[in-house]
Amino acid sequence: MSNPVYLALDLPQLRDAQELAGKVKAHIGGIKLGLEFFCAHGAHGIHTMASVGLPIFLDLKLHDIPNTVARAMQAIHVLEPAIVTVHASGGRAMMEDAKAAAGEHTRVVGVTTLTSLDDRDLERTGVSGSTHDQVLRLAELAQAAGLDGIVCSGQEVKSVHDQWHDGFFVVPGLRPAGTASGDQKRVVTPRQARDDGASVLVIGRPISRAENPLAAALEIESTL
Ligand SMILES: O=c1ccn([C@@H]2O[C@H](COP(=O)(O)O)[C@@H](O)[C@H]2O)c(=O)[nH]1
Repeated sequence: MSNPVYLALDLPQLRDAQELAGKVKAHIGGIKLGLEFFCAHGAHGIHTMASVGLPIFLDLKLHDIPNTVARAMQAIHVLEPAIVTVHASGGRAMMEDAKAAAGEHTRVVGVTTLTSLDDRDLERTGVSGSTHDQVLRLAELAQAAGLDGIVCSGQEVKSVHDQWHDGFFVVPGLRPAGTASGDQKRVVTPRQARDDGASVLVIGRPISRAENPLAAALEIESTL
């Protein structure tokens, strides 16, 4: 079984990102690059990180009208990402067009409800019901739109898996026992998420901000 851990490289310096990826690459399965990285380093940064030799997950969380998102997807074709995110709340037509515009080897997954939000935060955005219900609702929409899967927290992944058996489930908000949650509110351990059906485990600060990132990556790997 391949390593499901994608390391979130939310680092401002390209050199630091390269160095960290090089250090832990034998103990992770891929690299996740987000908006911060893309805005700072663009396509050049993605190509540089691709040379590490691991699959690239472009977590751009695209959210716009269908035409704009489809064109953005076409523009990132050349980077050959293994995974790209769009916001599921962008609607069915947007997700359909995003998937149609993506490269055939790129999995397009829909972000349902950010793992930094709890039920109260969600209510304040005007959405009624729990984060759990909202994730299931958006997962159904993403599946109907033909996406490959969704992003959700480890607290929902089992329920989503039960309703979408062959979906591809990306789970961030992971914290090894005893580590700080920071801004993440719907948190589980990497092992729990794996057992409950996660396909990809997104882990950032527990490795990147650890005193010894290699030891942290090894420790996480040993629990899976
Ligand atoms: O709902 C979401 C969607 C994406 N993320 C991203 O995952 C990583 C998590 O980093 P940690 O340091 O392990 O908290 C980060 O890049 C987020 O942008 C998420 O956390 N939640």
